[in-house]
Amino acid sequence: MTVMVKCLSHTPLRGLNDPGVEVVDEVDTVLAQARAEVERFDPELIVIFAPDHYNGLFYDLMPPFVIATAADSVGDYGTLPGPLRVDRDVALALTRSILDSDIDIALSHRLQVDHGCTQTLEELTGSLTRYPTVPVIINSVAPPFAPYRRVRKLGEAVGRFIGGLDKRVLVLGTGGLSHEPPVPLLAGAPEEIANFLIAGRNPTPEARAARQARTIAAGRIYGTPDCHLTPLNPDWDLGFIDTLVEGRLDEVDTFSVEEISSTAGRSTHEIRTWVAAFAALAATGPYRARKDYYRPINEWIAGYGVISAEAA
Ligand SMILES: O=C(O)/C=C/c1cccc(O)c1O
Ligand SMILES: [Fe+2]
Repeated sequence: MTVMVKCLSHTPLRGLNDPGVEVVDEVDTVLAQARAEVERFDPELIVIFAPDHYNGLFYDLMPPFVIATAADSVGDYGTLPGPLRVDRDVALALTRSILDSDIDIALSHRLQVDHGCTQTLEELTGSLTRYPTVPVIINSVAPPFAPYRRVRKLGEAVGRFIGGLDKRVLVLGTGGLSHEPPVPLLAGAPEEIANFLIAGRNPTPEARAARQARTIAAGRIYGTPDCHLTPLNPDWDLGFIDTLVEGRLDEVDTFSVEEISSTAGRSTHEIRTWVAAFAALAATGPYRARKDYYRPINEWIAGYGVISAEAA
Protein backbone atom coordinates (compact mmCIF):
# COMPACT_ATOMS: atom_id res chain seq x y z
CA MET A 1 0.00 0.00 0.00
CA THR A 2 1.17 3.51 -0.81
CA VAL A 3 -0.94 6.49 0.19
CA MET A 4 -0.96 10.03 -1.16
CA VAL A 5 -3.18 12.66 0.48
CA LYS A 6 -4.45 15.86 -1.07
CA CYS A 7 -6.86 18.18 0.73
CA LEU A 8 -8.22 21.23 -0.99
CA SER A 9 -11.01 23.74 -0.83
CA HIS A 10 -13.79 23.60 -3.36
CA THR A 11 -15.94 26.47 -4.49
CA PRO A 12 -18.78 26.40 -6.99
CA LEU A 13 -18.07 30.06 -7.73
CA ARG A 14 -14.86 29.20 -9.58
CA GLY A 15 -15.58 30.41 -13.11
CA LEU A 16 -18.86 32.05 -12.03
CA ASN A 17 -17.58 34.91 -9.85
CA ASP A 18 -13.83 35.02 -10.25
CA PRO A 19 -11.28 37.21 -8.45
CA GLY A 20 -8.61 39.03 -10.49
CA VAL A 21 -6.81 37.18 -13.24
CA GLU A 22 -3.55 36.91 -11.23
CA VAL A 23 -5.35 34.99 -8.47
CA VAL A 24 -7.18 32.77 -10.96
CA ASP A 25 -3.85 31.99 -12.67
CA GLU A 26 -2.18 31.29 -9.33
CA VAL A 27 -4.86 28.77 -8.35
CA ASP A 28 -4.86 27.22 -11.84
CA THR A 29 -1.10 26.70 -11.51
CA VAL A 30 -1.41 25.09 -8.06
CA LEU A 31 -4.18 22.79 -9.29
CA ALA A 32 -2.21 21.87 -12.43
CA GLN A 33 0.74 20.87 -10.23
CA ALA A 34 -1.51 18.81 -7.96
CA ARG A 35 -3.06 17.13 -10.96
CA ALA A 36 0.36 16.30 -12.41
CA GLU A 37 1.35 14.70 -9.09
CA VAL A 38 -1.81 12.60 -9.13
CA GLU A 39 -1.07 11.56 -12.71
CA ARG A 40 2.46 10.47 -11.71
CA PHE A 41 1.18 8.64 -8.64
CA ASP A 42 -1.31 6.80 -10.88
CA PRO A 43 -3.73 5.77 -8.12
CA GLU A 44 -5.37 2.37 -8.24
CA LEU A 45 -8.08 3.66 -5.88
CA ILE A 46 -9.34 7.05 -4.75
CA VAL A 47 -11.05 7.44 -1.39
CA ILE A 48 -12.70 10.86 -1.35
CA PHE A 49 -14.00 12.36 1.89
CA ALA A 50 -16.55 14.96 0.81
CA PRO A 51 -19.48 16.96 2.16
CA ASP A 52 -22.92 17.29 0.64
CA HIS A 53 -24.85 20.57 0.35
CA TYR A 54 -28.50 19.44 0.37
CA ASN A 55 -28.26 17.76 -2.99
CA GLY A 56 -27.99 14.10 -2.01
CA LEU A 57 -28.64 14.17 1.72
CA PHE A 58 -31.59 15.83 3.44
CA TYR A 59 -33.08 15.93 6.91
CA ASP A 60 -35.60 13.23 6.03
CA LEU A 61 -32.67 10.97 6.89
CA MET A 62 -29.43 12.79 7.65
CA PRO A 63 -26.55 10.43 8.45
CA PRO A 64 -23.28 11.70 9.98
CA PHE A 65 -21.26 9.49 7.59
CA VAL A 66 -22.21 7.65 4.37
CA ILE A 67 -20.34 5.40 1.95
CA ALA A 68 -21.68 5.13 -1.58
CA THR A 69 -21.43 1.97 -3.67
CA ALA A 70 -22.89 3.94 -6.60
CA ALA A 71 -23.00 7.72 -7.05
CA ASP A 72 -24.34 10.19 -9.58
CA SER A 73 -23.28 13.82 -9.82
CA VAL A 74 -26.16 16.30 -9.91
CA GLY A 75 -23.97 18.65 -11.95
CA ASP A 76 -24.73 21.74 -9.86
CA TYR A 77 -23.02 25.04 -10.70
CA GLY A 78 -21.88 23.69 -14.06
CA THR A 79 -19.85 20.82 -12.59
CA LEU A 80 -19.63 17.52 -14.44
CA PRO A 81 -22.92 15.57 -14.30
CA GLY A 82 -23.36 11.79 -14.41
CA PRO A 83 -22.11 8.65 -12.76
CA LEU A 84 -18.87 8.36 -10.83
CA ARG A 85 -16.74 5.25 -11.28
CA VAL A 86 -17.37 3.80 -7.84
CA ASP A 87 -15.63 0.55 -6.89
CA ARG A 88 -18.65 -1.22 -5.40
CA ASP A 89 -16.76 -4.15 -3.91
CA VAL A 90 -14.19 -1.96 -2.19
CA ALA A 91 -16.96 0.36 -0.94
CA LEU A 92 -18.78 -2.59 0.61
CA ALA A 93 -15.62 -4.04 2.13
CA LEU A 94 -14.72 -0.62 3.54
CA THR A 95 -18.19 -0.27 5.05
CA ARG A 96 -17.92 -3.66 6.76
CA SER A 97 -14.44 -2.84 8.00
CA ILE A 98 -15.56 0.52 9.47
CA LEU A 99 -18.56 -1.08 11.19
CA ASP A 100 -16.25 -3.77 12.59
CA SER A 101 -14.17 -0.90 14.04
CA ASP A 102 -17.20 0.18 16.12
CA ILE A 103 -17.89 3.25 13.97
CA ASP A 104 -21.44 3.56 12.66
CA ILE A 105 -21.69 4.50 9.00
CA ALA A 106 -24.63 4.54 6.58
CA LEU A 107 -24.53 2.87 3.19
CA SER A 108 -26.08 4.11 -0.03
CA HIS A 109 -26.43 2.01 -3.15
CA ARG A 110 -27.52 5.09 -5.12
CA LEU A 111 -26.28 8.42 -3.84
CA GLN A 112 -26.53 11.80 -5.50
CA VAL A 113 -23.39 13.87 -4.97
CA ASP A 114 -22.70 17.53 -5.71
CA HIS A 115 -19.85 19.95 -6.38
CA GLY A 116 -18.56 19.15 -2.88
CA CYS A 117 -17.45 15.76 -4.18
CA THR A 118 -17.10 16.19 -7.92
CA GLN A 119 -15.25 19.49 -8.29
CA THR A 120 -12.13 18.14 -6.62
CA LEU A 121 -12.32 14.84 -8.54
CA GLU A 122 -12.55 16.77 -11.78
CA GLU A 123 -9.79 19.22 -10.86
CA LEU A 124 -7.37 16.47 -9.85
CA THR A 125 -8.20 13.77 -12.39
CA GLY A 126 -9.97 15.55 -15.25
CA SER A 127 -13.07 13.38 -14.98
CA LEU A 128 -15.45 11.51 -12.69
CA THR A 129 -14.50 8.13 -14.10
CA ARG A 130 -10.74 8.06 -14.59
CA TYR A 131 -9.95 6.03 -11.43
CA PRO A 132 -11.96 3.63 -9.26
CA THR A 133 -13.31 5.73 -6.43
CA VAL A 134 -15.08 5.32 -3.10
CA PRO A 135 -16.99 8.40 -1.89
CA VAL A 136 -17.21 8.79 1.88
CA ILE A 137 -19.60 11.63 2.68
CA ILE A 138 -19.15 13.40 6.01
CA ASN A 139 -22.02 15.62 7.10
CA SER A 140 -20.41 19.05 7.39
CA VAL A 141 -23.26 21.38 6.42
CA ALA A 142 -26.44 20.13 8.17
CA PRO A 143 -26.19 20.40 11.98
CA PRO A 144 -26.01 18.66 14.38
CA PHE A 145 -22.62 17.15 13.51
CA ALA A 146 -20.69 14.21 14.86
CA PRO A 147 -17.89 15.52 17.10
CA TYR A 148 -14.46 16.07 15.56
CA ARG A 149 -12.97 13.19 17.59
CA ARG A 150 -15.45 10.89 15.88
CA VAL A 151 -14.38 12.14 12.45
CA ARG A 152 -10.77 11.39 13.38
CA LYS A 153 -11.77 7.87 14.40
CA LEU A 154 -13.62 7.40 11.10
CA GLY A 155 -10.47 8.47 9.26
CA GLU A 156 -8.34 6.07 11.28
CA ALA A 157 -10.72 3.20 10.49
CA VAL A 158 -10.46 4.02 6.79
CA GLY A 159 -6.67 4.21 7.12
CA ARG A 160 -6.49 0.76 8.71
CA PHE A 161 -8.54 -0.63 5.83
CA ILE A 162 -6.37 1.07 3.23
CA GLY A 163 -3.27 -0.21 5.02
CA GLY A 164 -4.43 -3.75 4.29
CA LEU A 165 -4.79 -3.15 0.54
CA ASP A 166 -1.99 -3.85 -1.86
CA LYS A 167 -2.75 -0.69 -3.86
CA ARG A 168 -1.68 2.89 -4.51
CA VAL A 169 -4.44 4.89 -2.82
CA LEU A 170 -5.12 8.58 -3.25
CA VAL A 171 -7.01 9.96 -0.26
CA LEU A 172 -8.81 13.25 -0.89
CA GLY A 173 -10.43 15.72 1.47
CA THR A 174 -12.51 18.46 -0.13
CA GLY A 175 -14.04 21.62 1.32
CA GLY A 176 -13.31 24.44 3.74
CA LEU A 177 -11.44 26.29 4.91
CA SER A 178 -13.18 29.22 6.65
CA HIS A 179 -16.31 30.28 4.80
CA GLU A 180 -20.02 30.81 5.13
CA PRO A 181 -22.01 30.70 1.90
CA PRO A 182 -25.74 31.49 2.08
CA VAL A 183 -26.84 27.92 2.86
CA PRO A 184 -30.01 28.03 4.99
CA LEU A 185 -30.33 26.55 8.50
CA LEU A 186 -33.26 24.33 9.45
CA ALA A 187 -33.60 25.92 12.88
CA GLY A 188 -36.09 28.78 12.49
CA ALA A 189 -36.48 28.30 8.72
CA PRO A 190 -39.78 29.33 7.08
CA GLU A 191 -41.91 26.39 5.95
CA GLU A 192 -40.87 26.44 2.29
CA ILE A 193 -37.17 26.39 3.14
CA ALA A 194 -37.68 23.77 5.85
CA ASN A 195 -39.46 21.56 3.31
CA PHE A 196 -36.51 21.94 0.95
CA LEU A 197 -33.98 21.08 3.66
CA ILE A 198 -36.00 18.03 4.71
CA ALA A 199 -36.79 16.57 1.28
CA GLY A 200 -35.63 18.85 -1.53
CA ARG A 201 -34.11 16.26 -3.86
CA ASN A 202 -34.13 16.88 -7.61
CA PRO A 203 -35.14 20.57 -7.59
CA THR A 204 -36.63 22.14 -10.71
CA PRO A 205 -34.12 23.87 -13.03
CA GLU A 206 -35.68 27.18 -11.89
CA ALA A 207 -35.11 26.39 -8.20
CA ARG A 208 -31.53 25.34 -8.90
CA ALA A 209 -30.89 28.50 -10.93
CA ALA A 210 -32.33 30.67 -8.12
CA ARG A 211 -30.06 28.97 -5.57
CA GLN A 212 -27.02 29.51 -7.75
CA ALA A 213 -27.95 33.15 -8.35
CA ARG A 214 -28.18 33.68 -4.56
CA THR A 215 -24.70 32.23 -4.07
CA ILE A 216 -23.24 34.36 -6.87
CA ALA A 217 -24.91 37.46 -5.40
CA ALA A 218 -23.40 36.64 -2.00
CA GLY A 219 -19.97 36.19 -3.62
CA ARG A 220 -20.20 39.70 -5.05
CA ILE A 221 -20.47 41.29 -1.57
CA TYR A 222 -18.83 38.66 0.65
CA GLY A 223 -16.35 40.19 3.08
CA THR A 224 -17.82 43.69 2.73
CA PRO A 225 -19.94 45.51 5.33
CA ASP A 226 -23.01 44.82 3.13
CA CYS A 227 -22.72 41.09 3.80
CA HIS A 228 -24.12 39.60 7.03
CA LEU A 229 -22.38 36.23 6.58
CA THR A 230 -19.37 35.35 8.78
CA PRO A 231 -16.25 36.55 6.92
CA LEU A 232 -13.19 34.49 6.03
CA ASN A 233 -10.70 33.97 8.86
CA PRO A 234 -7.15 33.53 7.51
CA ASP A 235 -5.64 33.20 11.01
CA TRP A 236 -7.95 30.32 11.80
CA ASP A 237 -7.23 28.69 8.43
CA LEU A 238 -3.44 28.93 8.76
CA GLY A 239 -3.57 27.60 12.32
CA PHE A 240 -5.63 24.63 11.17
CA ILE A 241 -3.28 23.92 8.26
CA ASP A 242 -0.33 23.95 10.70
CA THR A 243 -2.16 21.52 12.98
CA LEU A 244 -2.42 18.98 10.18
CA VAL A 245 0.95 19.62 8.56
CA GLU A 246 2.75 19.39 11.91
CA GLY A 247 1.00 16.12 12.80
CA ARG A 248 -0.89 17.43 15.83
CA LEU A 249 -4.03 15.57 14.81
CA ASP A 250 -5.16 14.76 18.34
CA GLU A 251 -5.78 18.49 18.87
CA VAL A 252 -8.84 18.35 16.65
CA ASP A 253 -10.58 16.25 19.30
CA THR A 254 -11.15 19.42 21.31
CA PHE A 255 -12.49 21.48 18.38
CA SER A 256 -15.82 23.07 19.27
CA VAL A 257 -18.44 23.08 16.53
CA GLU A 258 -20.06 26.26 17.88
CA GLU A 259 -16.78 28.13 18.23
CA ILE A 260 -15.65 27.25 14.70
CA SER A 261 -19.05 28.26 13.29
CA SER A 262 -18.94 31.65 14.97
CA THR A 263 -15.28 32.51 14.38
CA ALA A 264 -14.70 31.04 10.89
CA GLY A 265 -18.16 30.44 9.41
CA ARG A 266 -20.75 27.66 9.43
CA SER A 267 -19.39 25.84 6.39
CA THR A 268 -15.87 25.73 7.80
CA HIS A 269 -16.90 22.30 9.10
CA GLU A 270 -16.08 20.95 5.66
CA ILE A 271 -12.56 20.72 7.12
CA ARG A 272 -13.86 17.51 8.68
CA THR A 273 -12.99 15.92 5.35
CA TRP A 274 -9.36 17.05 5.78
CA VAL A 275 -9.31 15.69 9.33
CA ALA A 276 -10.53 12.30 8.12
CA ALA A 277 -8.03 12.21 5.24
CA PHE A 278 -5.07 13.01 7.50
CA ALA A 279 -6.27 10.59 10.18
CA ALA A 280 -6.43 7.87 7.52
CA LEU A 281 -2.83 8.53 6.50
CA ALA A 282 -1.67 8.74 10.13
CA ALA A 283 -3.20 5.33 10.78
CA THR A 284 -0.82 3.86 8.20
CA GLY A 285 2.30 5.34 9.87
CA PRO A 286 4.24 8.61 10.27
CA TYR A 287 3.70 11.18 7.52
CA ARG A 288 5.26 14.28 6.06
CA ALA A 289 3.02 17.06 4.83
CA ARG A 290 3.27 20.44 3.19
CA LYS A 291 1.15 23.49 2.58
CA ASP A 292 0.94 23.99 -1.19
CA TYR A 293 -1.19 27.12 -1.18
CA TYR A 294 -3.35 29.41 0.87
CA ARG A 295 -5.25 32.58 0.04
CA PRO A 296 -8.51 34.02 1.35
CA ILE A 297 -10.68 34.59 -1.74
CA ASN A 298 -13.87 36.52 -1.03
CA GLU A 299 -15.21 36.25 -4.59
CA TRP A 300 -15.23 32.46 -4.17
CA ILE A 301 -16.47 32.57 -0.56
CA ALA A 302 -13.45 30.48 0.31
CA GLY A 303 -10.48 30.45 2.61
CA TYR A 304 -8.82 28.62 -0.26
CA GLY A 305 -6.11 26.11 0.62
CA VAL A 306 -4.31 23.07 -0.79
CA ILE A 307 -2.18 20.72 1.30
CA SER A 308 -0.50 17.41 0.48
CA ALA A 309 0.95 14.53 2.48
CA GLU A 310 2.50 11.10 2.14
CA ALA A 311 4.21 8.49 4.30
CA ALA A 312 7.45 9.76 5.90
O1 LIG B 1 -24.46 24.65 -1.74
C1 LIG B 1 -24.40 25.74 -2.33
O2 LIG B 1 -25.33 26.15 -2.99
C2 LIG B 1 -23.15 26.55 -2.27
C3 LIG B 1 -22.05 26.03 -1.74
C4 LIG B 1 -20.78 26.77 -1.64
C5 LIG B 1 -20.65 28.13 -1.89
C6 LIG B 1 -19.40 28.76 -1.76
C7 LIG B 1 -18.28 28.04 -1.37
C8 LIG B 1 -18.41 26.68 -1.13
O3 LIG B 1 -17.36 25.93 -0.73
C9 LIG B 1 -19.64 26.06 -1.26
O4 LIG B 1 -19.72 24.73 -1.08
FE1 LIG C 1 -18.81 23.35 0.13
